[in-house]
Amino acid sequence: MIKVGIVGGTGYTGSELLRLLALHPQVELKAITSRAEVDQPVSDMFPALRKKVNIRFTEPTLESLKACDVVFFATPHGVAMAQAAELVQHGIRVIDLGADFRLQNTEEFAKWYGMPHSEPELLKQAQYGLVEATREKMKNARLIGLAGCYPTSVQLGLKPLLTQDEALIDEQNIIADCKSGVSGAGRKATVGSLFSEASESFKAYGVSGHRHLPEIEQGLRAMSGRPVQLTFTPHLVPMVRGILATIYVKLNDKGKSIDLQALYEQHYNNEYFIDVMPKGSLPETKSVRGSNYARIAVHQPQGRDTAVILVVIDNLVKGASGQAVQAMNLLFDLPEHMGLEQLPLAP
Ligand SMILES: NC(=O)C1=CN([C@@H]2O[C@H](COP(=O)(O)OP(=O)(O)OC[C@H]3O[C@@H](n4cnc5c(N)ncnc54)[C@H](OP(=O)(O)O)[C@@H]3O)[C@@H](O)[C@H]2O)C=CC1
Ligand SMILES: CC(=O)N[C@@H](CCC(=O)OP(=O)(O)O)C(=O)O
Repeated sequence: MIKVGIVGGTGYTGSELLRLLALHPQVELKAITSRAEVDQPVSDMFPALRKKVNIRFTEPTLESLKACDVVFFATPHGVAMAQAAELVQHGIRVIDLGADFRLQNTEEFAKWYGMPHSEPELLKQAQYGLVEATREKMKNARLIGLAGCYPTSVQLGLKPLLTQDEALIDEQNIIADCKSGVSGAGRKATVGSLFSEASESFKAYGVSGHRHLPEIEQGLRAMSGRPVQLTFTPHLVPMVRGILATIYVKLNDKGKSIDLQALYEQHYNNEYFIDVMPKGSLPETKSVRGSNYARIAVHQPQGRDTAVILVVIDNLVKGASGQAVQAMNLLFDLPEHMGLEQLPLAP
């Protein structure tokens, strides 16, 4: 059994990890931390886990975590950076759901996250974790900086187009128009997440620059090996879970000459969690809710040279905790879908 610890067990991604790991056949939940709820039974806070999770919250210290084989950080940015080094030194694998180990460039990190990177040497050992794109490099990693939620949706949507030897699109002019449910903002109290603020409303944010832009461009550059430029506009939608990424690309002559539907189907043919839907499909966030699937549809309206790629994921599952469990399975040589076979909740 893999002994697992979660730092940040009271937040949305931490509790989603609990929901998934409680039924994982190879996992023993060893430690779950919360500074605010020390000694409280986890099932008192999350009655949905009663009879399945029988441990109590502890302090996020090495003492609580040192018996683990792997520790997930489901914490705000800056927390994993401060604690990962000593865990890695103790031979414990670390999967950070936050952004501390995603950007390779520490200046970029400081610019977008408003804090200096305190572990530049450790960052060099870290591996970016978007399983379908970086699987081979992740297998032997001690430390994984898991892809963010919007970056997961956008990179999965563009990967078949950007991993060809010859460019198929104008790689300097990609537009990703993304919409997220409110759980993307986390469980902490903020005015923007209040029911009366977020419900019956729909707005863009971060238009002039969002911290996921450098992460997405870094990933897309690694895929294509060529310079890539993206306009990324996130929106807040009055729903709890889900991301819909609507991605616009300009096809070049080579791109216009190929069957995009066939390209996507072949590219993702062996990927358990990626569903390329039939031509003309309109994927809905509801069709992935609570599951680790990404559903993708490719359109070429009027046969013109702009292709529109639609991607839906559950931000808390494929965009965070599900992908984290998929990464753990990879690290411990288990089938990637173990413990992740939940179907979406319907309706
Ligand atoms: N929500 C989402 O859709 C996604 C979130 N992420 C990332 O995952 C991480 C967690 O997000 P989310 O679950 O939404 O956040 P929440 O705000 O819901 O939860 C944060 C958790 O971290 C704990 N925590 C806060 N500060 C510290 C600290 N200094 N030391 C130890 N524990 C701390 C909190 O518990 P306590 O204060 O009691 O210790 C709480 O359990 C973030 O980095 C986020 O960017 C990634 C992808 C998607
Ligand atoms: C709706 C909302 O606020 N979404 C968050 C992104 C979700 C998240 O927590 O970001 P990571 O994937 O980087 O961890 C935001 O825009 O900052």
